[in-house]
Amino acid sequence: MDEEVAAELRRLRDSIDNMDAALIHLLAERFKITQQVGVLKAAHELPPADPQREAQQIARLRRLAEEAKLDPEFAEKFLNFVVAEVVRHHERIAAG
Ligand SMILES: C=C(O[C@@H]1C=C(C(=O)O)C=C[C@H]1O)C(=O)O
Repeated sequence: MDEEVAAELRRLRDSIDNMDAALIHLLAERFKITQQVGVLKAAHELPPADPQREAQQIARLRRLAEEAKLDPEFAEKFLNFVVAEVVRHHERIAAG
């Protein structure tokens, strides 16, 4: 590979690695908070999932994605993927 191309690829991949690290840290913080929500819900016998809240989040994230020029379908799929995992955690907390 041409040395200039290799240097540019390395530079771009360094940025990707930084952003991936930021995403992991953000997700870890999000899960710490959703765990607290799960404990609160279990203590008050509230259901693990809240479809109304999820619908609001999807509508909001789709709007934000469009503004950011990110595919809103992707944003919705990503949120659903994360929320499904959160709800699994909440079910486990509620089961004790
Ligand atoms: C975290 C909550 O529990 C669930 C998970 C959500 C999420 O990860 O954002 C949203 C709604 C709920 O289905 C909540 O009710 O706020």
